[in-house]
Amino acid sequence: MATIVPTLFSLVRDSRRGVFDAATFEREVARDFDNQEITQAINRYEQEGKSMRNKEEIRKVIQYIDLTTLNGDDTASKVVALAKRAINPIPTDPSIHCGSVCVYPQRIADVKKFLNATKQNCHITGVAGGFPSGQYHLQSKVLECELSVADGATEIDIVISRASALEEDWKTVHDEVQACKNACGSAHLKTILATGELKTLSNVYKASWASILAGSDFIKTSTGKESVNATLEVAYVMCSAVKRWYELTGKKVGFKPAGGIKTVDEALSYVALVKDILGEQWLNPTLFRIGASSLLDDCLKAL
Ligand SMILES: O=C[C@H](O)COP(=O)(O)O
Repeated sequence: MATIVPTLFSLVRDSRRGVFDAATFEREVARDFDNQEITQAINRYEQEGKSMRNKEEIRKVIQYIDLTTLNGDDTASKVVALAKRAINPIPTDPSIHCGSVCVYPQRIADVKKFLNATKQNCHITGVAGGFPSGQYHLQSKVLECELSVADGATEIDIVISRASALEEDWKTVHDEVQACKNACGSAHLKTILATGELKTLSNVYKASWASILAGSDFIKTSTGKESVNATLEVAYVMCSAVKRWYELTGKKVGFKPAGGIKTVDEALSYVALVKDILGEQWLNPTLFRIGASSLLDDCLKAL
């Protein structure tokens, strides 16, 4: 008997009508991944990443970084110091800046106040929507997005409900992301899948689709707080979803690996992966970011 290969056409048609049908989703998004193929591709990306190591590529990596601090002891002075670094990460080259500075909701206003006072620009990413566990009422997730945008965040990073994902309740995953997207207004929404807690690559693929269909501008691997954060394996699966969505709709969704990426070589492996799966056109800060708290230090050392 011939195998029926899901085309995803009806899923895209439904999303245009603003409908999410769980049965269609299950039928169309179910997909197995060939582990051997992924392992071979990863080995290639690691080699290519090493061979790309030069000053020009490192300067590009710096511009992809969402320079992050997400700690309980973050203060106004700490996030302002980080914003200064994000605006001018290479002291001798004022033309280079990081993708954004990424902080907790209560610290957004501190960064905004500094930017206003000094008449400088920098994207502010606020983590919101019950970051990092996602174990909060939807009303509070939505309110947190609204308050973060009101405080000055231009980008919002939310996290999906892993509880709903693990219960295969993809409609709830989708509807929560959609509610947060609506709450973000013109701010860009990056949706974190927290892949280290999703158990299977099939779940990572489904979570990618639920987030994309809900209107996410980016999909992001991890909060940095899971025990397993960004990996090239989940990046492969997530970028496959982004690529298929682009083939079907012509719309580009961004990709952000985050959590545990500390070295230039690791960062360049993700660059090689994105270049291979999505193409050069994704390699700019409007479509590719790396969420990292310490990667910039290694980049500066290598320059
Ligand atoms: O979104 C960014 C991550 O939380 C950063 O994680 P990291 O501290 O492991 O670099």
